[in-house]
Amino acid sequence: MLVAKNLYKSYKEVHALNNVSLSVQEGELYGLLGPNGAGKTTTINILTSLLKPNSGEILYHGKSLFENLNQCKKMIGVVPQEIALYEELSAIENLKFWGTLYGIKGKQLQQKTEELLSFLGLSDRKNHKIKTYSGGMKRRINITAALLHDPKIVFMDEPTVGIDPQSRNLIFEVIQELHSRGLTMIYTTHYMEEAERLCDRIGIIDEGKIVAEGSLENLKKASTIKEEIHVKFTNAPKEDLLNINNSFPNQVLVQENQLVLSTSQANTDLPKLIQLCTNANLPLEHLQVKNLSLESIFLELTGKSLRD
Ligand SMILES: Nc1ncnc2c1ncn2[C@@H]1O[C@H](COP(=O)(O)OP(=O)(O)OP(=O)(O)O)[C@@H](O)[C@H]1O
Repeated sequence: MLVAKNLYKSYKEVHALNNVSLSVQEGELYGLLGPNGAGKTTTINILTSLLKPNSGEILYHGKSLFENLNQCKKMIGVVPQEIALYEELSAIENLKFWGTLYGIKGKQLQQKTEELLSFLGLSDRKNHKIKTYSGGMKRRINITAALLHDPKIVFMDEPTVGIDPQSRNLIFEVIQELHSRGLTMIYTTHYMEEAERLCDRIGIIDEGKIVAEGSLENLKKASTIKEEIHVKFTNAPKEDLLNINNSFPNQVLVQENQLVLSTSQANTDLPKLIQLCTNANLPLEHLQVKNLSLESIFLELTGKSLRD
């Protein structure tokens, strides 16, 4: 459905995209996972024609995006990272505004708006001003606006940023339902749990490059890491945790009073870790060996944390 080849984009001296290629099949939910500044929004803005790349090619059903702009744009829906709603207008007024921009009018717009508001669970609040909505509700209206013109592919740029876990779950349910209805979607996030939970295939992006791509299962198979050792301390000075980090280069993620060690050999790394903790008098509170996650894969590929 969508093929992007060799995309480059610079903002003056910043190389935001450095040879990004990806393809998305019909009905697929493709996740673009990377830390802040990795190039996710730039990729989405280019794939949706908001921004021109310095070079590269984008094809929708084999047709060049920039040579068939109007035709392609009808297929595309965008849920932007920034909420694009008028606070002083009601949900229904906002959606009518967006619908008109997409060229939908009258009864068709009325019908579509009602249908989507009901699908997103917002019918009973439709006449209330957006300024009275919670963050999660605004995000759901933002999604509704992107679906008004029946797009074939929808881009969602970090649609859960800044909302509470319950609203986040509601948005996941909406996305999963859209996915089960066969809608093609590209979803950007810096939360590995979201990519793991939702996406059929994941492209891991860092510093404008896709450093790995595949299903979660295939990404895990390709990794040399097998397990993660999660350790919680009652009280651990950061220098001591960083010392442990130095003993396992590119294997440790340090957080306050916690660390995660990615390992391909838990049988030797675990005793070594415990010994280091004992030597440093670090009081262990909890230790758990878990399955590999995307966070460790990202660390293995880039030497960095997704949460930096
Ligand atoms: N308009 C701009 N002018 C200059 N530099 C920019 C501009 N937009 C993005 N950048 C830079 O390009 C790089 C990629 O940014 P982009 O917003 O695409 O990343 P991102 O992965 O979406 O990050 P975030 O999760 O923070 O939105 C970053 O270094 C960013 O600072």
